[in-house]
Amino acid sequence: MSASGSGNLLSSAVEGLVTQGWVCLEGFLREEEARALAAESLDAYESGDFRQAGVGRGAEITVRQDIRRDQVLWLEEAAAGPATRAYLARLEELRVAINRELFLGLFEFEGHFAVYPSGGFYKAHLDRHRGTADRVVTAILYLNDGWLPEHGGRLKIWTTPGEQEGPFELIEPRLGSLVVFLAGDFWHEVEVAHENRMSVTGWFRVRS
Ligand SMILES: O=C(O)CCC(=O)C(=O)O
Ligand SMILES: [Fe+2]
Repeated sequence: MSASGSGNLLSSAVEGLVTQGWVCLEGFLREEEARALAAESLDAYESGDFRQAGVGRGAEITVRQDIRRDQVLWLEEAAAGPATRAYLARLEELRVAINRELFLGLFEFEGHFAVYPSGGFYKAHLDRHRGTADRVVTAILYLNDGWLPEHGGRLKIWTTPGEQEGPFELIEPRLGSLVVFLAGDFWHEVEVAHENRMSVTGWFRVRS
């Protein structure tokens, strides 16, 4: 993709945040970029580097398989493969673009690979931990080539800020699609997946 093409995608992401607080962009990564990232995630998963995801924060993190059933591997720049580093660089451009338009003062990204094995899900939640406000913007990139409707695993996002009812969107976790939203505003859940469902999920944070 040309530089202006990827610049347009960044502008669309920012515009989506400004106008409705959330946005889904298909083809945020080119297929070959997304496939390379998926391969790095799968490699680590098959090497046993992922851990059962928890709920909560810090010393209060607990595994709650009634709430979420995915496995995660936190991203570390130093240990990351080339495709992961390239994606982190893309997110850095997005962070700067968001700050330029929205003055959010986002200062870093923290994120993880996630795999929802068949039967995996994540019940409705907000991405902000109780009593904290440091996670401001959520960004989820999907890594599933050839995902079909019968594989389930859609993201359901309620589109009225603060409401876990009313209108919603259902988003299939297709290769290269990016979803961005204001972390404290939009209730969302992951429907049961019937195939391994892969993604990179993370948050742009302000200093806490
Ligand atoms: O993978 C998704 O579609 C959403 C994941 C999610 O909500 C989370 O990890 O907080
Ligand atoms: Fe979430």
